[in-house]
Amino acid sequence: LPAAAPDPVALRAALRSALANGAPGALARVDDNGRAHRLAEGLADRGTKRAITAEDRFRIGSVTKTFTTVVLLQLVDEGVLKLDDPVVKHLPGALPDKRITVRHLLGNRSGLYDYTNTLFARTVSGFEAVRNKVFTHRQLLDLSLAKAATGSPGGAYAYSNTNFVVAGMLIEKLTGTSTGTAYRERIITPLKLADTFYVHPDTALPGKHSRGYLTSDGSGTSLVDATRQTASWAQSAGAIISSARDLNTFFSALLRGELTSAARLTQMRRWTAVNSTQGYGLGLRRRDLSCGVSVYGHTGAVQGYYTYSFTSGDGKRSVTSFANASNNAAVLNTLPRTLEAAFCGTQAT
Ligand SMILES: CC1(C)S[C@@H]2[C@H](NC(=O)CCCC[C@H](NC(=O)C[NH3+])C(=O)[O-])C(=O)N2[C@H]1C(=O)[O-]
Repeated sequence: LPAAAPDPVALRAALRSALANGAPGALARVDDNGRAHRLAEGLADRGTKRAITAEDRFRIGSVTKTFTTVVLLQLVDEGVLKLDDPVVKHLPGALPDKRITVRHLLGNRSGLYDYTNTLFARTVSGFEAVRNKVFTHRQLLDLSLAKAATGSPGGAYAYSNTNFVVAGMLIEKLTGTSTGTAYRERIITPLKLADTFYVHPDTALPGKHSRGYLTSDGSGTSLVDATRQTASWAQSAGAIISSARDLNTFFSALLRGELTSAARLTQMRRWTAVNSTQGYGLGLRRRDLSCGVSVYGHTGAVQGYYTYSFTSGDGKRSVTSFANASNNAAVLNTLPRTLEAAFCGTQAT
C-alpha cells in the first residue's frame, strides 16, 4: 500500500493544469481503502456550460483493452484456450503469420501493424471520415494486413490496436456471443458497474456524460466536438464507456484477484519494458512512480477523451483521472501527475 496519503491539493493542481493546457474539463476520483476523494474542474459541455462532475461518464478508449484481456484470461482459466495457442488454431486463416499466439496479441508483441496509424494520420479529417462508419472486425484486420508487419511475433513491444481487435474476434468465436455480452456477463454485472457500457455502433453515450473535444492538428487550438461516434474503428480495442468510480472498482477487483485465477494474474503482470519506468504485461500497464510505488492499470486516448486508471498492487488504492480533450500532448502529460498526487502525495514537477 502506498505510504503517503493522497494529496487532494496536488490532484486539483493537476486537473487545473489540464484546463490551462486546453481541456475544457477534467475530473479525478481516488478510492483509498473505502474512502473516496472526488474532484472536478471546468466544463462537461462547452455549449450548455454545464460543469463537469466526478460522476460524469466518458469514453475510456484503450482502457477497454484490459476488459478484453480479462475475458480472454477467464476463458484460459476455463480451459477453452491457452495463451501460447497460435491464433489461427481458433481463427483458421485469420492471420498470415501462423506463429502469432494469443499471448503475443495481449502483450502487444505480435508485430501486427496498427491500422489507426493509417486512419488517423490526419487527425480531424481522419476522424470525420470514420466517425459514422461501421466496420467489421475483418475489415479492420484487413487494414492492418495491408501493411508490412512491424516486427516478429514475440519480439519487441509495439503497441497496436489490431491485437485487441483480433482478441475480440477470439472472444466472439470462443464464447458464441458478442464482446459486449461477454463484458456484461463476466465483468460489468458481477462487479455491479452501473456506469459501464459497451456501446457499438450506437453513437450516443448513455446517461450523464462529458462531451469530448478533439484538438485540431497544428498550432491552432480549435476544438471539434467528437462526443458522438460509432467508435467502430475501436470496438474491443476501445469502445467501452464508463466512469471513474467504475474503473476504480474494476482495477481494484482485478489486482485483488477477483476476476481471474492467481496464475493468470501473475501472467498478466509479466512485464515487457516500455521504457525505464513503464512496462506492459497482458492488457495491463505498470508505471513506476517517483516515490518508489508501482501502479497497475491502463491509459486511453479516443477522440475527445483522455483517461488514466491505475491501482496499487494490493488494489486498496485506485485513481482514475480524465480530461475531455485529445490530440493535445500537454493535456495528456498532466494526467501522470494525478498518479503522483494519488499515490505519492506530492505535486510532482
Ligand atoms: C497508446 C495510446 C495513446 S493510442 C491508443 C488508442 N487510441 C487510438 O489508437 C486512437 C489514436 C488517435 C486518437 C487521436 N489522435 C490523432 O488522431 C493523432 N493524429 C486523438 O488524440 O484523439 C488508445 O486509447 N491508446 C492509447 C493508450 O493506450 O494510452
